[in-house]
Amino acid sequence: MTKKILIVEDEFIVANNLQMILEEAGYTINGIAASAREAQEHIQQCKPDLVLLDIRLKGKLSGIDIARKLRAGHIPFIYLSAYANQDILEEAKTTEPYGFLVKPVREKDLLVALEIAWYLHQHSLESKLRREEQLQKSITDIGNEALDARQSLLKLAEVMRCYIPFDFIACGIRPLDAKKFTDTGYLRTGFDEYQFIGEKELETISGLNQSAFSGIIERSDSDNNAGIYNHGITENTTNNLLQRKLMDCLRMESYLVFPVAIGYGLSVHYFFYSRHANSYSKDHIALLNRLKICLEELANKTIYAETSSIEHLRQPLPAEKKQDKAAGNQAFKGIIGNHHLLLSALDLVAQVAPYNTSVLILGESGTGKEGVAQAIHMLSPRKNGPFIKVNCAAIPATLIESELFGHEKGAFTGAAEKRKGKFELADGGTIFLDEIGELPPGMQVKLLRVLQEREIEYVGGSKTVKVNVRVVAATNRNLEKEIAAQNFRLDLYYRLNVFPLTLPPLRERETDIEALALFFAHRFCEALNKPFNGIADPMMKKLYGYHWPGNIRELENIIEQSVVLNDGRSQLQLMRSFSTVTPEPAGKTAVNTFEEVKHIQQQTEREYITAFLKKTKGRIRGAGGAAELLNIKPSTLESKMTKLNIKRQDFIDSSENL
Ligand SMILES: Nc1ncnc2c1ncn2[C@@H]1O[C@H](COP(=O)(O)OP(=O)(O)OP(=O)(O)O)[C@@H](O)[C@H]1O
Repeated sequence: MTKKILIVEDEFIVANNLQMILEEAGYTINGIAASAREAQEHIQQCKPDLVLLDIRLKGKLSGIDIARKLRAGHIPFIYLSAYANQDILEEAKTTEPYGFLVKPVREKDLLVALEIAWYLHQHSLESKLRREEQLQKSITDIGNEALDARQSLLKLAEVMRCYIPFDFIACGIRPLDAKKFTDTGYLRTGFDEYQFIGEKELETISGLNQSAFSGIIERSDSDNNAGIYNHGITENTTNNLLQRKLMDCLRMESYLVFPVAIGYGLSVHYFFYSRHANSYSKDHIALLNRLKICLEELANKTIYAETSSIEHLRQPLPAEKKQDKAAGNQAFKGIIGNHHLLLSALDLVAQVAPYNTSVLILGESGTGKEGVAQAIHMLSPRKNGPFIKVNCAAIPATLIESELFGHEKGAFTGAAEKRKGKFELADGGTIFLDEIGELPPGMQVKLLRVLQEREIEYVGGSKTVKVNVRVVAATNRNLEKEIAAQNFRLDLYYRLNVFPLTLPPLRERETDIEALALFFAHRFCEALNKPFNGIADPMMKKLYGYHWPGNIRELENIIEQSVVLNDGRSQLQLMRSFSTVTPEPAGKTAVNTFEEVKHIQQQTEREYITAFLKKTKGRIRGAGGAAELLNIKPSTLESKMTKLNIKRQDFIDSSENL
């Protein structure tokens, strides 16, 4: 069946041109809308499969307003824009488009973008349905375990966290007997760690005694319907004093409530609280509505009869901590920290890991992208298969193809034996393509083909080999900028960007600095067989005050240095001063000594010469050679190359070697 496309474009000529291209390619044009109003009418009447959407439209509403409606209706869309500046891109990104094309649009780009948008849409719908099915099953399983309210809520927290974010989850029976407090909750304190909060804990946190709480409960109305509330917004007509008190005590900014019936006129209310305003949306309520039957069953099967006895709630739950350390947690063993930005990223990891979906890990250098790639592998059904890492930046352009796909014997000079490439070595497992932004353009096309066909071709060979590999890629570059600068292919970006995951820089997760510093300190002390006497306060203060351009890797280096130079009797001291410059692009660490300056200078010179040699495919002399481009004598260039250990043969195109 041909797909129906709606074109929303107020420039008649552009719209007409798009229509012609699309019809020729076999699509059906559902209509052309020249304004947001017309677009809305078309969408309602003819339900397009996909929409091409101009961002700037005449009238009050823009393409972005339409996009929000399309998203709510699960209709995929691709933006068209004559401009692609950062502000427009940022705003467009908030609507999660399936593509972005800059006008004038080339026929080939348009058709590829449509194909990829459709693939992403199918894929996301399919995986969403599968994930929801899994979630329903998990909730039903909890109900079958005949747990009490406290145990059941802990298990619910563990399965829900990937679907609805929360810093505190709670539930309780309504209407309440004011003298008996049934609300119990869990504060999220780590990826899989929760702290129980019952009446007693709340009394301690709030400084209110039991009778004061009873007063609040008595005066508090219960929510009859599902709802979303933000602190300070008075739109809520319910007199929800209890929730407001909880928000104040636990420093929460928004919450979502979802009541389910348990018979006898009673209902159990589930609450999700967040430290951020606007954390909850109608999509979350829609999801809970789809889960309503399971949640009702769970509420009915959970042992609430006893929950009116506070004593029962106070009994310790012996298995609780052990359950926290379930198998999944093993995968995150080496990932230290519990800042909510890190936890949100790890939730996404847990969510995507079981599927074969490609994942693109974004984040500055040193933020832990490799650890996350390993966690994805460890949490996937491929965990017993190989995990193969390829650093795309570290392999010379001429060798990368054979490194990835293998080569036949005699494929080029030096290829004495047939050799398998990394893709084949990763068969049945995961390949981690680190620094994917550095992949040369020629290789980008070849990688795209492998991702589409799931088969490789040896260098110097003609047969194809099927591979069953999951691809996880990472980059510290802004790939959208690289696409704009034509350094990275849009079609490859869309193939890899099926599931993007961003790791926060260390300066944005300040609360994790101490835990990380202690973790590294223990590790290095153990490795160097030195006693650990703690970290001196002045050092800790400086660690907190620094902006960490090199992120966790830089912190690790600094702690290692302090441990190496520590006398084994005193606390760790900072052994070098930090740079005072403002945050640098990732990867650049503070420079202090002459040696470091010299090192950086050499690195820069190395990169500069390498770039020219790449361009000239290793040619040094003659017109158009690297020496001429660099404006130096060939003999000077050759001596610099020897000094910097740059080898000319690394840049000679392998095809020339045949
Ligand atoms: N959350 C964490 N807990 C403990 N150690 C971490 C954490 N995140 C990163 N590290 C450590 O920091 C160092 C840098 O991490 P990693 O190499 O994964 O960063 P990266 O983002 O892949 O960097 P690059 O972009 O430069 O490749 C590693 O030694 C890693 O073990």
